[in-house]
Amino acid sequence: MLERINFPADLRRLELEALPALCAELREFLLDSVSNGGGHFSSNLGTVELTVALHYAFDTPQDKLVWDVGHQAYPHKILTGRRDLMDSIRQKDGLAGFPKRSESEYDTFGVGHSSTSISAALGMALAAQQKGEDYHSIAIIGDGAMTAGMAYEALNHAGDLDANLIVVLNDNEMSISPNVGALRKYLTRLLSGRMYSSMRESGKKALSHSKSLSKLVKLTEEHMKGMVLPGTLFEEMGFKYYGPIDGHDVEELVHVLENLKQIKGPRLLHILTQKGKGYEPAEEDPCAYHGVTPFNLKTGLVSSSKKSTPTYTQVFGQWLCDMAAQDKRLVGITPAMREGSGLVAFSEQFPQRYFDVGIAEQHAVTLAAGLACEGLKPVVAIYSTFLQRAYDQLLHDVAIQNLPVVFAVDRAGLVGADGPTHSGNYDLSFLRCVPNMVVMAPADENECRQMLYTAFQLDCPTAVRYPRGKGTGIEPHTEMQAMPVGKAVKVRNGGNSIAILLFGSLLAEARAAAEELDATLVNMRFVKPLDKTILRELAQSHELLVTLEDNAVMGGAGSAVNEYLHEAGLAVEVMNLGLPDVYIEHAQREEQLAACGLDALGIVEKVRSGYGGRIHIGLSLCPVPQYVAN
Ligand SMILES: Cc1ncc(C[n+]2csc(CCOP(=O)(O)OP(=O)(O)O)c2C)c(N)n1
Ligand SMILES: CC(=O)[C@@H](O)[C@H](O)COP(=O)(O)O
Ligand SMILES: [Mg+2]
Repeated sequence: MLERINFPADLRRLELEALPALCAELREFLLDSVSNGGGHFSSNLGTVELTVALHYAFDTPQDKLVWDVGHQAYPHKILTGRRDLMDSIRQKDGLAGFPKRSESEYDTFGVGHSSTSISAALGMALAAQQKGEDYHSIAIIGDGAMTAGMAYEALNHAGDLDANLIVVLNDNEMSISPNVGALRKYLTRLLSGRMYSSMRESGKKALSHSKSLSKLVKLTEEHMKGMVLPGTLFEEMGFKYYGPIDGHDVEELVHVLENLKQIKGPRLLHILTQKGKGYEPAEEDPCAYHGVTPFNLKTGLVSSSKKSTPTYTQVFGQWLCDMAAQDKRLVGITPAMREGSGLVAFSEQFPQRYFDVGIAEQHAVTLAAGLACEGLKPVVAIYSTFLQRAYDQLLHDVAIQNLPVVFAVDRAGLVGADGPTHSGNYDLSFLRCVPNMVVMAPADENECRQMLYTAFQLDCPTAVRYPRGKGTGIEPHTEMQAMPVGKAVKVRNGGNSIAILLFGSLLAEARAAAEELDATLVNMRFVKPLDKTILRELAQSHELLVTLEDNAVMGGAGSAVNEYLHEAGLAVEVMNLGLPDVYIEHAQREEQLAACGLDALGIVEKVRSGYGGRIHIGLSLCPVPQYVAN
């Protein structure tokens, strides 16, 4: 059946009774495609019935479905003309891993970061009013995403308006890891026991008798009244609350959605689903299957990688445990990224000093500020892209008060398959302009550990930013030693034409390029404060300084070098290599780097083409090296 569904209009031609079989096929398709190609898994298995029901009940794309985060929108992609492209998802030139407006008219809003759906859908609902149109706007948001302040800002606004807005709360009692917070407990109470099952029964009875339109509307009203729980949080906020209902009963979902369409104003439908539904290993451990690399569907095993050197994330996780054992003042904070940020061991070894605050980056940072005010030493483990959410808190609550908070900024630079929404390309630019901050970028795993230790010793806000995945492959030293702040280290002495100033993780690429160009290579280590002494020395002894970073060139570490050279009146040619002023589409990280000319070959070519005729460049006796991925 699935083969005949190219667009939702085909789906809407099916009998209602055919939908369960279609859902089974869709789930099979998903199992096959994600186990082969990798991607987000558990959440998509949980939204199969919901997706079918939404496209069946609503007139998409005229009616607007707005998916929150978008990691659960694979069934939506499959039903909206992209089924045959699913094996390309998250790969270079393939489908994006999240809804994307440029990809399909059914993707009404670009996503990747969480908790934006209610605001965006409300915007669309208000636009309908302004334009005199009457389409529906439906936000589909998970219980994890509902832990973010933004969701409540939107509810607060919407509940005060008469907008044609439906919010579907897809509650699977999981964020990536088990969901946290008082709201989780509240939702569990709503889902619990008799209340849920008795409403399901009454709902089914009322809806199964709905025949004529007038009868349907009457029954709908009666039934919906029965489903409303007066006094729920959502009711208090001006929403009509319906549910909870079983989010895997596709026919019931269609009935309820059809009926919800007849009602006016802000409505919230609470559905209960299971993350990983239909694949036993994922049902048992939805967290392990949240996002997967290709794996064997029969055994559930993910193919193991060749080398077992630690990732930067693991280096951080180990350091955090070691540091916590040494210093009781250390507390660790994550905004809902326990696994991704490498905090599992810490959470188990130091449960009293571990805080998962939910998807609440802003709160995470101000919480850290409060803890630091009282003499504790908070470490905020956060992805670069999600730290963007908490910029004001970092500046206003931490940095102005010069509080010693350590920001362990993971996924800095290009991140590969998640694409532009998740790239950490801007942190050096937005951190280095904040007074009081010390900003470090390790070139290898050991340096990462030593920098974290250094950061922890300092009495000011600090950031250590490191990339996704593995680095050079070296094992960090067990001992920890504070590094001299603002001091660079020379890696290679070259001829006196070119000096490459490396900021961060592109050490292998920089080394290979330096060999090829016979360039001096300096690992700058600190983006702030800069090692001005070495900059002066290099500017006076070399013809060309090449700055290299996996951050946006605009405002990044290279810009810091330019500012200093200008201020010091040092006349030397400078070439800034880093990420261009465009969004880099999803691909493997190595492919993205190559596309930006930040692999060894690209660096050499840029230097040669930019300065080949103007300065003396070291003669190469060997061919330009190809970049070899770790
Ligand atoms: C602002 C932001 N912080 C963190 C994340 C990482 N993240 C992606 S999905 C997710 C969990 C979302 O939980 P929920 O909304 O319940 O959806 P489910 O995974 O259960 O389907 C998190 C924390 C994100 N995408 N955006
Ligand atoms: C959707 C989302 O935001 C996360 O699931 C993210 O994709 C995780 O990224 P990592 O795989 O880098 O941890
Ligand atoms: Mg959830």
